[in-house]
Amino acid sequence: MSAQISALRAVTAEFGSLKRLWALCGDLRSELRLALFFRVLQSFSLGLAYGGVIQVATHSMNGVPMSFGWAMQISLLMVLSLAGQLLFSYLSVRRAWDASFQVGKALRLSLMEHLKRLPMGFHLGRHKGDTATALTTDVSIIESFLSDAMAKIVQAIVLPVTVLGFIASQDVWFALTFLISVVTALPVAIYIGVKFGSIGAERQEVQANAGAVMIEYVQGIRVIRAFNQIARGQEMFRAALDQFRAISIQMVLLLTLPMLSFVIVVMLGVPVVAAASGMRLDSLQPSTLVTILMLSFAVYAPLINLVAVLERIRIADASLGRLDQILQEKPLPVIAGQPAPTSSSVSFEDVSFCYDDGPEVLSHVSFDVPANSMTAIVGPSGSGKTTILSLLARFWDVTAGTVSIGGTDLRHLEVTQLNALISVVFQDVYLFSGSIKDNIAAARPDATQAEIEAAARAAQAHEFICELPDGYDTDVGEGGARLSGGERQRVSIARAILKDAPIVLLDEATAALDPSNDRALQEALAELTRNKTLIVVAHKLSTIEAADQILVLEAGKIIERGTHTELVSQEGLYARMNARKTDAKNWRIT
Ligand SMILES: Nc1ncnc2c1ncn2[C@@H]1O[C@H](COP(=O)(O)OP(=O)(O)OP(=O)(O)O)[C@@H](O)[C@H]1O
Repeated sequence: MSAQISALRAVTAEFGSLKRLWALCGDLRSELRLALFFRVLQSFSLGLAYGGVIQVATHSMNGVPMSFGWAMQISLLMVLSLAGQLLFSYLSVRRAWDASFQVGKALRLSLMEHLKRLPMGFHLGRHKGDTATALTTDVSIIESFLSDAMAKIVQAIVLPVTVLGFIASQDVWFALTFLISVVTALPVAIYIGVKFGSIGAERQEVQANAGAVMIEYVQGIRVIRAFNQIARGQEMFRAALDQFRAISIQMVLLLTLPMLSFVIVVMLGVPVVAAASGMRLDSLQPSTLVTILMLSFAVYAPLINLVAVLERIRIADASLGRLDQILQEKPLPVIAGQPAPTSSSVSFEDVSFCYDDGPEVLSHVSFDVPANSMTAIVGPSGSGKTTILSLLARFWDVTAGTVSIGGTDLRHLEVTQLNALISVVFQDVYLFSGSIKDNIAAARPDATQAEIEAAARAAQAHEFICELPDGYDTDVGEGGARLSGGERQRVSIARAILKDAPIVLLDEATAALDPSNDRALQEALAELTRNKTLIVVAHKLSTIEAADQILVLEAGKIIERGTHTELVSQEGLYARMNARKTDAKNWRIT
């Protein structure tokens, strides 16, 4: 009984998966329906060819003389069959591929849109390769299911049903005999479908994991080489591939026997029909028997294929499940309908924050940054300086308190609205693979060449760009790998200058640059932050001294605040550090 229940569950699950995948297509379902209809017509066209062959066979067996006209009819039938197959196959494939790639595109775009709205914690808590695999492999699997597998399933069902209907019209007894072998084989088919489905989905998961390991290996190649970890990286990749190979072999071994049993049970219909016909030799036309035996292959071949295609429902559903996991992550909420910011001032009111379930890293932090002023944040490593910038960029939401820009709580701003208000220049600059020009224009794709060059000049980047082999069209490589650290930073500053947002968040580089690079960088920053509200995590005393307000942070709390002169006269941590003229990055509480 439990076997029947699990078989029933498997069939229901299969239908559930199909329904989910079908629902995903939304408005494109009518296109896919049409594609499937053309596929049915293609099957009927193939049926015409069968009809032609049967006519020839029965004619010759019944000893009917073959005339030229009759031969022409048969050849016309064949031509029609071929033309129909080609035409309907073309129409079906075109529509199915077009619709499925549109579904894939819409899926990728909505995933990208969703990923953009998720807190940074989601991205940091996940392998980069997993997200990349979801956007590439998983969506491709769904695309190929909709464009190809679904049509095969329809064909594998329509063709045998039509042929069985035809056989029934000739001889109900034979049709029932065929049906018996099909129905007997059904439990085996369901068993194979379930096994195929679950191992197939598991195999897909392992394959995705191998892909993710490979992406991380390639992305981290610099660190891997620098720290002599090539063997370890390769070992991880090899282990993932071994796992993939093992599960693929397990799948074949586990399913060979049931698959063979299925084929044997289904094909048993032929000898059974032959035996059944033996009992009715007196009342049976030999031509009918030949027709039916020939048609039997049109019933069985698609059924045997169906079992292999069924596996793809589960695999596509598993891919959909992985995409669902991302789509079900809650994005940072936006409370709409609030007034837009009135200025570029920034305010932290009694802000406390912890990363996920970790300890509190900011505790009751309050400060105001008037519009067009400069605030420097200093403090020992790990005191929470970068976290303040991250909260302002709304990579995370505060645990308690409010962060606002121009009087509007950040939680009332749409992502695009907030992005237009702030430029972020972090230490670890990321450039997209593509030309320098595209990278600078990323913030404003409509910028002219002259505007891009003006931004690069202001960022002290024009000169080095002109010396590159293709100037502004030089490919920077993934992440900007073909540029030096200082050059990358100046390109990212040019990008921010072109964006011209009223608030600039700057995480000053701690790494020492060579003097000419450092001077160029300081000049670029001066240009970027002119007439802007600037909040800088400062490491250099020159930057700190120029600030309108300095916040000294220790263990997530602001322990001192004021101008350089005021803080020096307070004789606290800042004054002590300043007296030693230590670079802020080396500050330690003693
Ligand atoms: N994504 C994260 N998840 C969990 N904890 C984090 C995360 N980022 C930072 N932290 C923790 O929060 C605390 C503050 O980190 P933060 O990067 O803001 O300090 P910082 O003052 O900028 O340090 P540094 O000067 O070394 O860059 C540290 O204890 C750090 O370990």
